[in-house]
Amino acid sequence: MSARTDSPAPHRAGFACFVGRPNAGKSTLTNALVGTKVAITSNRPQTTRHTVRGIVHRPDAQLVLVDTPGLHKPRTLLGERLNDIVRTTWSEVDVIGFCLPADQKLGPGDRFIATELAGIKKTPKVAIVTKTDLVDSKTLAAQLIAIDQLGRDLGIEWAEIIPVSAVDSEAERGAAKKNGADAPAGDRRGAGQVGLLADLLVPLLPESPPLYPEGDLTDEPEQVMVAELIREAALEGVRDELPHSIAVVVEEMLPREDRPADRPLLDIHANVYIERPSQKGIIIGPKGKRLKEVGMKSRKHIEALLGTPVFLDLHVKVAKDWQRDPKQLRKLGF
Ligand SMILES: Nc1nc2c(ncn2[C@@H]2O[C@H](COP(=O)(O)OP(=O)(O)OP(=O)(O)O)[C@@H](O)[C@H]2O)c(=O)[nH]1
Repeated sequence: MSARTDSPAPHRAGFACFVGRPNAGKSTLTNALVGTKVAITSNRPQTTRHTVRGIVHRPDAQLVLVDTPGLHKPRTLLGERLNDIVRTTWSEVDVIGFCLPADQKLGPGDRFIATELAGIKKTPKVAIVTKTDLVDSKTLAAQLIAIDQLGRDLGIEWAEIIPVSAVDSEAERGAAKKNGADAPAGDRRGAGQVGLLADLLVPLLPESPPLYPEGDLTDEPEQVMVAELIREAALEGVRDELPHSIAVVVEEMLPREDRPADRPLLDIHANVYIERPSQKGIIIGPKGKRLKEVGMKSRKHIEALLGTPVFLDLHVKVAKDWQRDPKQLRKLGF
């Protein structure tokens, strides 16, 4: 017998990214795995602009999740840059999770991404069927078969094909919280389908000591995450053409002076940029009502993220045609 059988499994650490059509559930999956709201979810397509990493800490492994924007037909300079970010990410990670929603038949969008994926030979690819709570078992089975066939057609060898629902694990976490069992995130993970997904991804990572300190959930700078939370709130319920026209920049984050130690307040000043003066009304709303709601909603999320009360000061500014202007893009963080 070799000595190996007695030694514990080696620690593994590495990077995984989720790819897939807009709205496929990539950000939701990242959040469910990490156990906190780090990536931005929204029912509007293409809301994830920045590469946000969520970090799953386990005793046996550390899984660093890189959340990429959706790959799409570039029409603007911003579109091209986003696609570049996606391809670079794919070639750098240890495993790619290709997300395909269970409630939608495979379409040209999925094939487009799969064809690109087939070109990335070395990285193991896992097909993840998301939103399984939305379909019956027959539809799910048909989807699993279709994905298997897609792999055969394009010469992709799936390391796994995994069905998951992020909603189930959110409900589980909610129930755990209600019962007062608000254990550290690390203890809550591992439960349910999302935990199973992590179990399948971990063996595909290289042997390595942890890459990040225990407890780190993301290495995105706080200001970027705060800006994303504001953008997410600003996107809710606006007209279809607006989402791509909104960018948010946090200008300043400073603790308010002269506050007692037990009642701190963080002042955050942020600008919401739109492309045209005509869009101002949509964002601000009648008598400023919409902007107020955006402020209230995002403040709640920011306070939860940073763990401190926040005073949020939002201003709406016009940055003419920022998506097409390299100088403006750089200023807005792209
Ligand atoms: N019912 C159900 N809905 C889900 C599930 N996962 C995600 N969703 C919903 O699907 C929508 C899109 O989810 P996201 O996680 O934002 O999708 P994404 O792939 O990150 O989208 P982009 O950022 O646009 O690329 C949101 O409204 C989610 O609430 C799931 O497991 N079940």
